[in-house]
Amino acid sequence: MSKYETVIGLEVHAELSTNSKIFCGCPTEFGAPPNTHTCPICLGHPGVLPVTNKQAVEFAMKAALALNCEISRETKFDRKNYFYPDSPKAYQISQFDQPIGYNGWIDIEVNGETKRIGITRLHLEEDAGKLTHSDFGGESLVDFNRVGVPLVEIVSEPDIRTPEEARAYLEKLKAIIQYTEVSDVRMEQGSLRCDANVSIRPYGQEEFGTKAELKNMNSFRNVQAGLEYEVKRQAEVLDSGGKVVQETRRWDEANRKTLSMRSKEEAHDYRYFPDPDLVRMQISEEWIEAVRATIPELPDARKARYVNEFGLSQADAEVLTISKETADFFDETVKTGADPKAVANWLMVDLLAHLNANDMEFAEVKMTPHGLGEMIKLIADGTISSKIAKTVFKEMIETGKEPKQIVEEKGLVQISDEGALRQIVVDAVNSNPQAVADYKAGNQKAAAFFVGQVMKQTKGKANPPMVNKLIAEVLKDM
Ligand SMILES: Nc1ncnc2c1ncn2[C@@H]1O[C@H](COP(=O)(O)OP(=O)(O)OP(=O)(O)O)[C@@H](O)[C@H]1O
Ligand SMILES: [Mg+2]
Ligand SMILES: [Mg+2]
Repeated sequence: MSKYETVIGLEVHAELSTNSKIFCGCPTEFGAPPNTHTCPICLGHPGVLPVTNKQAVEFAMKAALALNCEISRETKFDRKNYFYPDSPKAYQISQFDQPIGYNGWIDIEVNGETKRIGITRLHLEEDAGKLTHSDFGGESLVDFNRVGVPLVEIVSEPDIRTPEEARAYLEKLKAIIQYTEVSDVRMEQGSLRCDANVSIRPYGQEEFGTKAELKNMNSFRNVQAGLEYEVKRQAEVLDSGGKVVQETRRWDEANRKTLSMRSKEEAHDYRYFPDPDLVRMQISEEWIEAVRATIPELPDARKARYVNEFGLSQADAEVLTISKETADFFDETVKTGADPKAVANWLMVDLLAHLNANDMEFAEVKMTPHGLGEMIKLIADGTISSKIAKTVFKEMIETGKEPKQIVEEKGLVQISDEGALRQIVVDAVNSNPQAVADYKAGNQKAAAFFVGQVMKQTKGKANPPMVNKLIAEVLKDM
C-alpha cells in the first residue's frame, strides 16, 4: 500500500461529426490528400471573416446536456494565442470564460461500485493541423485539413483517484458521446484524444500535489499505462526527497514510459481575448429544450432497462451498453422474441471472444440480429444443440447467412431420434468393457467418456440431454 493518494483530472477532445468545418465551408471528412480541405478562412488569410457553424454549436450543446452540464445562456469565442506550425493563424479559436457547458458529471463503475466524476466544463473550439515528423533529414510535414474541424474539450474535475477509474471514465464518456452521435469517437483516427493530469499527495493531506500533464496516448489502455507509470515515478521522486515539477510529459509508446516535453517555466501565456470577428451567442431556453429533445436513451438509462426489464446483472448490462453498436444489436435481437439472457450471453461471451481471436471489429460482423434470434430459437426448440450452435454462430458472423440455411447446408440438425441414439449408445458400451467396469466401480468420468464416444459417432449432432439419459439407462441395465 502506497502512502500516497493519486489525483487525476482528464481533458478529452472529441471531433464533432459536422459535414463542414466550424467557421468555413470546407469538408471535415477524414483521410483526404493533405491540404486539399482548406480555404482562405481556415488558413487564416488576412481580411477573411469566419462564420459559426450552427450545427457545431448544437452538437456541443447536445454533448454538454448528455453529460449533465448546465448551458451558458451567453457564450462567445476567444482567441488562444500561440505560435506553432500546426496553426496557420498563430491562434486557436476556443472558449475561455464562457464555455457552452459547465458543472456536469457522469457516473462510472469500478469494482462494482458507482462513483460520480465531476465535469468542470465543455467548450467548443477548432482543431489544429497535423504534423508528421519524417525520418529523412529531420523535416516535418504539415497537413491543414484538420484545421478548423470542430472540437469539444471536456475537462473533468480532479475527482479521479486511480488509473483504473480514469479508464472507466473514458469508456463511459466515449459511450455517452457515441450514443448522442455528435462524434464518431474513433481514437485511432484521432477523433477522440485525451490529456491526463496527474499528481500524488500523502493520504490525509488536503492540498493537491504538483501535477504533470501526460500527452500522446493513443488508446485508453495507454492512458491507464501512462498514469500507472507516472504515479510510480512521482512517488519515487518524493521518496528520494525530491520535488515533482509541473511539466508536460509525453508517453513514449515504444519504451512504455513518460518523458519530459516542457516544464512550467516554458508554459504558454495564451493572452486569451474575445474574437472580434465572431458574434456572441445567446442561447435561449427554447433552443436548449429543442436540443435536449434530440438526446436518445443514454448508456445508464439503457443499463437500468436491461437490469429491470430483462433481469440482466449490473455487470452484464454495463458490458452490453458501453458500446452503442452492441447495445443496439442486443435490442434488435431481443425484438425477434429470443430470450434476452441467451442473447446477452452470445454477444458478451461468444461474439467478443470471436472478435478478439480474429482481431475483428464489430462493424465487420455480418451476422444480423434476426439471424442470432433465429439461432437461439433453433436451440430452444431442439433443432440444434448448443454445441452445434457454436459452429452456426461462427458461420453467421463470417457470412451473414441465416442459421436455418447453415444448418441445412452443413447437415447440422440435431439427432433426437431416441431409437437411433440408443443403438449408438449400446454399441459404444459394448465395445468399451473397461469403461463399463470403471463406471460400475463408481468412476463418474466413465459416463463422460461415453458421451464423448456418442458425440464422435454423430459428429456432435446428438441431442445432449437425451444422450445423458440413454447412457444412464443402458449402463444401469448392464
Ligand atoms: N493537482 C492536480 N492533480 C491532478 N489533476 C489536476 C490537478 N489540478 C488540476 N487538475 C486537472 O487538470 C486539468 C486541467 O485542465 P484545464 O483544461 O483546465 O487546464 P490546462 O491543461 O492548463 O489548459 P489547456 O487546455 O491549455 O491544456 C483538469 O482536468 C483538472 O481537474
Ligand atoms: Mg485544457
Ligand atoms: Mg491541458
